[in-house]
Amino acid sequence: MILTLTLNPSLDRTIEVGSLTRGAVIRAAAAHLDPGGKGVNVSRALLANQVRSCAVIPFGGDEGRQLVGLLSAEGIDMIPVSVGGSTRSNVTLAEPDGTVTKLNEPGTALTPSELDTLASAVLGAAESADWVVASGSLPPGVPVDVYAGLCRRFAAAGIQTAIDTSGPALVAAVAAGPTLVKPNREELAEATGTPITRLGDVIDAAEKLRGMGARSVLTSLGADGALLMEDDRFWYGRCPVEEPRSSVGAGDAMLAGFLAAGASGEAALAEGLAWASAAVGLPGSRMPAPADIDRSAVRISTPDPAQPLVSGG
Ligand SMILES: Nc1ncnc2c1ncn2[C@@H]1O[C@H](COP(=O)(O)OP(=O)(O)OP(=O)(O)O)[C@@H](O)[C@H]1O
Ligand SMILES: O=P(O)(O)OC[C@@]1(O)O[C@H](CO)[C@@H](O)[C@@H]1O
Repeated sequence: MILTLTLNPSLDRTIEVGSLTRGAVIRAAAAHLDPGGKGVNVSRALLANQVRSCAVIPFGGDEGRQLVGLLSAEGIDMIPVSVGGSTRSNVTLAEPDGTVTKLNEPGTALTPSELDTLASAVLGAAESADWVVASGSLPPGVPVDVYAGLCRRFAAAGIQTAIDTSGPALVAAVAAGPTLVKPNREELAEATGTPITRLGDVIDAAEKLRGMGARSVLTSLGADGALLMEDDRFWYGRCPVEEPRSSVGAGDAMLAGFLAAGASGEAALAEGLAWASAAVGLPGSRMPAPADIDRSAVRISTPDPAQPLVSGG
């Protein structure tokens, strides 16, 4: 069972527009409301592919109750912890070419008592878990070393940990020796203080992140694919998407597919790439089901360090 912790979950509202014009009234082509948050999406993707998962989340206010309702409707196994602040809403403006502009609220602060309750819920549920995934931003007021503290406690219990976050929270978590971290290109560059413009920069930065404490580093690179580094080996792959709809949640789908396929080596990277590209082809932050996943488009290759990275960054 893969347990996920999302300290800052969200209601994800995706609004599909023909184009963006600042100051204009834009009539949306369509709108979607999904339960959101990085760890929540990992659990959603796993459930959609018949892999056991449980999501630990704080929830508060009408928005929080709506989030729990949406997750219940999807059949998500969860441990919802009631908190005083309202759950945030994040808005994505999605254009026809797949370009997304995302507006993420900061979320509402968690009190020390609420944080303790969440940590106790995770530690209790972790006894029956193979992995604990701690994923997403931290709400205001949460200490940046919260993931690091959980990593140390799970390591002592022999439970594997996967972290997907950014900034100081990522650097602090890495120092605690997580089994796996899943930065995107910008998060890897920021955590290691190195500019990343070519594939060789990703290899060097991932090695630096391993030297800082992470055991395996799965770096997602948008349309450029992903690079996995573990021990003294690394693999690179990509999976083109003919009609990108929304990349929101693609990294979460990648992490879910990677874990579902054993969380190590070329086969797990390939599965993560397939789930991620399937997510990109879906609207909003919808997670892919088996029928959405096309493994035939995955290409694993020997990375060329000189290969420029063309997407994002
Ligand atoms: N335009 C695209 N074409 C093909 N694959 C894509 C595209 N965008 C994303 N992907 C796939 O999704 C993976 C994750 O994308 P990205 O690097 O943007 O992760 P992320 O920033 O963590 O995403 P999120 O935080 O929204 O989950 C990429 O490694 C790639 O496999
Ligand atoms: O603010 P965070 O926690 O970094 O990211 C939150 C979020 O953008 O991540 C998911 C996509 O990965 C969305 O469901 C959600 O809105």
